[in-house]
Amino acid sequence: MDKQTLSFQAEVKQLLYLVAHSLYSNKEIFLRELISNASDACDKLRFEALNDNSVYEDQPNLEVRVGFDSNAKTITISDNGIGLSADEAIANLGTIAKSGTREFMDRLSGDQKKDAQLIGQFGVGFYSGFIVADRITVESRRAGLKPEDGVRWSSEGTGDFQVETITRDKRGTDVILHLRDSDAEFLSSWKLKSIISRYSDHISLPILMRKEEWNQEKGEYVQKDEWETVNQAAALWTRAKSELTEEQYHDFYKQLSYDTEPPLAYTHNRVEGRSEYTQLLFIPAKAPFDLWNRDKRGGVKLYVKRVFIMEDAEALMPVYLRFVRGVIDSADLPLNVSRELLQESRDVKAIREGSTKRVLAMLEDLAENQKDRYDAFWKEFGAVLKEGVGEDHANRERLAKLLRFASTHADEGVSFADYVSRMKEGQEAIYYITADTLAAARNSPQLEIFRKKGIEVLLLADRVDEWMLSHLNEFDGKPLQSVAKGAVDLGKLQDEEEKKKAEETASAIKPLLDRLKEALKDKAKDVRVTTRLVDSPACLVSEEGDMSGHLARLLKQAGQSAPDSKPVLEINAEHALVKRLDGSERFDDLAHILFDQALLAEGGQLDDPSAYVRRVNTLLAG
Ligand SMILES: Nc1ncnc2c1ncn2[C@@H]1O[C@H](COP(=O)(O)OP(=O)(O)OP(=O)(O)O)[C@@H](O)[C@H]1O
Repeated sequence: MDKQTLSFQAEVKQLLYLVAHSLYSNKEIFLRELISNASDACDKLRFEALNDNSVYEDQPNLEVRVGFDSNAKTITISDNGIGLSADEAIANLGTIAKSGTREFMDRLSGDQKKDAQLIGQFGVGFYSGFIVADRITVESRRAGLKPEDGVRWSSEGTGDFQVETITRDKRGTDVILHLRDSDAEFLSSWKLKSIISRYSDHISLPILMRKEEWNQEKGEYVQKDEWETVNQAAALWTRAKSELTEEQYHDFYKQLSYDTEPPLAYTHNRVEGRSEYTQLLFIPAKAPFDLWNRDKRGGVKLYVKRVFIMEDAEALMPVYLRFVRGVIDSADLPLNVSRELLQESRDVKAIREGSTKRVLAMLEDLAENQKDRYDAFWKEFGAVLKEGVGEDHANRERLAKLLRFASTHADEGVSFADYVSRMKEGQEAIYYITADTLAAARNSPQLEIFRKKGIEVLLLADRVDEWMLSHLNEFDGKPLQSVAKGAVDLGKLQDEEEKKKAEETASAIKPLLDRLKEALKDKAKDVRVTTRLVDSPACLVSEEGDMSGHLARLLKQAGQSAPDSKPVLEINAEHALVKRLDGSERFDDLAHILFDQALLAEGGQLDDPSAYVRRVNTLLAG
């Protein structure tokens, strides 16, 4: 192929601009990224060699070399991994194939500091070379191709790149960075070594650099022809816990996750028994930008006897723990395990169960011993963990203990156990209310009687709450009871006198109730007197077996159909507005206003808002 000039995909141009403008404060990451690509390329070769040993050619020892040339002002990162064909160079070094890219681009805020963090999380990979280089040349040959099928790719990291065919004896890739004058500081053996030991120590391949020797005449260090290994070259998770410092774990985590902050917690274990594996799992301190993408793969990497196999979060971790990062290295699985096999393997199932338990234990430990950290965890990931209540039946009780809520007694951090310890004498159920927002929940008229009696009510406003509650009926033998469903029965908390009074009122205003029922027959399933209200005139509740108004709204928002079950209107017979109803000439208008206001108060939308406005205006004018 003759030399061709091709244009970068629009998103790459955008990314390149950001790389040059946002990452200057943390320049050294370019080396981490390029070494990690080199190591991935070796992993890929090793994986391919499982089926076809000839791809090793005469070089079975995989390695990465980092060299520099002070005169030419270049740094070269070389690997003898899988390499790139010309087509692959065009496809992989001119576009961004990752599915999260669009989402990532949408998230950019224009604020350099924030964006730099986001880019860090996303991982700019190859393009990070342009942080320090004003030209990058890549020379490569794919394993298995002939020497004359090599490729040279070159770009200044602006709008376009050039590709041409070259002859290259060695398989694998050289990435040559032509440094900017301002970044000449990286042309130092000491500097490069210190970056490698900081970021790439755990890379399980040897990373080699030339030895240096002090030259008396020149008064400086000169490079020798001999190469030496400058990293530990032992996968961190294979080392004994006692050998490792917290800092090493943190550095490893940062490398793995692109996070700039240390993890909140981690666990490192060698599991023996029916299934033998090592797990090193981290809980990040901050949620990644794509936390809500349930289809995201990755998070936990699977190795088999130190050979990287794949990232497949779902096979190794339940979806509700998708925020967990780490490595699982199995001693039992076959090296050529496929994704399909992975889904069915009993060993993988055992690994998944064991790892889930480990993560839950880590969370329990935080909740028990480091409350502040657990609260921080909950703010970031609580809503995701709630999915587990519905998804992971085996661990439902453990998960229920980890849940935290806002309540009428505390703004946040209330566990079921806290709630139960504060239950009133004679209280049988755990009460909760769901709404679109915490403010709507907290101000709901349905809470009035509970406030008056000092009974705590949990306030739930996450989208996942209704779904979670449909899988959780009780805690510690105490039923969970919505305050917006069914008639209020406070059981022993309501004294006989109150109950009797309510019954008497109900029979006294039966004619009024009948008229209301008739007037609102299209909107309300029933109209009854309530004991749950103190200050408000009316509220809506759903019948015990019906779907709550809140859930029906959520389903509709999500584009699903919800059964059209009408709510029950409950009225407060003591309220002035209700008293005015009787004998009013505008009975019909008042009845509809009463219903519509109750719907608005619980965060619902009116079917016919203009009718409501007309009615209110008529009353105001009259
Ligand atoms: N040294 C290399 N040898 C072979 N292929 C490479 C090498 N470096 C990069 N590539 C190819 O270029 C692609 C793009 O690299 P880039 O670093 O931008 O993204 P990535 O490696 O897929 O993602 P990330 O860096 O976030 O893990 C890689 O997926 C790989 O196919």
